[in-house]
Amino acid sequence: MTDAPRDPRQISDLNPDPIAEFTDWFEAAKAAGASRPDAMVLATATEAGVPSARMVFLRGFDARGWVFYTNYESRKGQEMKANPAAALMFYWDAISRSVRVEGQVEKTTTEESERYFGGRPRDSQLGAWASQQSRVIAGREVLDERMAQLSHDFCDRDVTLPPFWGGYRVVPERIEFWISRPSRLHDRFCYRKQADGTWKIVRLSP
Ligand SMILES: Cc1cc2nc3c(=O)[nH]c(=O)nc-3n(C[C@H](O)[C@H](O)[C@H](O)COP(=O)(O)O)c2cc1C
Repeated sequence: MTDAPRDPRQISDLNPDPIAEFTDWFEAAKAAGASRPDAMVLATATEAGVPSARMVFLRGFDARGWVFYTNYESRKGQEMKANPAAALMFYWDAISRSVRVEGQVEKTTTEESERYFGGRPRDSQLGAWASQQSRVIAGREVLDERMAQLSHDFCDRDVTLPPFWGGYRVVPERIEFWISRPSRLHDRFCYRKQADGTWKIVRLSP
C-alpha cells in the first residue's frame, strides 16, 4: 500500500532535494491514474532565441537530471546543438499539479543510449533508423520502403543504435512545483540551484 501523496502548503513541507520531491509527485500522479504521467513538453530555442515545443516521454531521472531520447538531427536536436538550453513541463490533471524544469542539456553517453535502445521493441528500433525525423518526406510509402529495406538489412542480427539517435539529459538549474488551489491562489515553489550546488527554495506568486 502506498502512502497518501503529501500535500505541501509551506516551504517547510517540501523535501530539500527537488529530485526526491519530484519522485513523490510522479508517484502520486501514477497512483492517481494519470494517463501517461511520463509525457512532458520539451521547449527548445534556436540560437536567435526563437522557441519551439513538442511532447516527449521521460525515460529516466536522477540527481543528474531528466532524460529523454530522440533523433539528434531532428529540429529539436539541431536547436539544442546551437543552443543547449531547454525547459520541460509536466501537467498531471489527476492530481492538479504541474512541474517545470529548466537547465542546460547534455547528450547521454553512447553506452546509456545503447542500453535504452537495446531494450526497445525491434520495430521501434527499426523505426528510429527509418525516420529522418523532422525532414519533409513525399509520403508514407517512403517510410514503408525504408522499413522493408531495414528489416532485410538487419534480418539476421540485432538492430544497432543509429549514430544519429540517442538521449539528452536536462541538467536542472531551476525546478518549479505548482499545485492548484482555489480562487486561482495556487501554490508555486521554486528550487534554484546555488553556486555551491545546494538548492534554495522560494515561493512564487501565483
Ligand atoms: C505523448 C508524446 C510523446 C512523444 N515522445 C517522443 C519521444 O520520447 N521522443 C521523440 O523524439 N519524439 C516523441 N514524440 C514526438 C514529438 O512530439 C515530435 O513530433 C518529434 O520528436 C519531432 O519533433 P521536432 O521536429 O521538434 O524535433 C512524442 C509525441 C507525443 C504526442
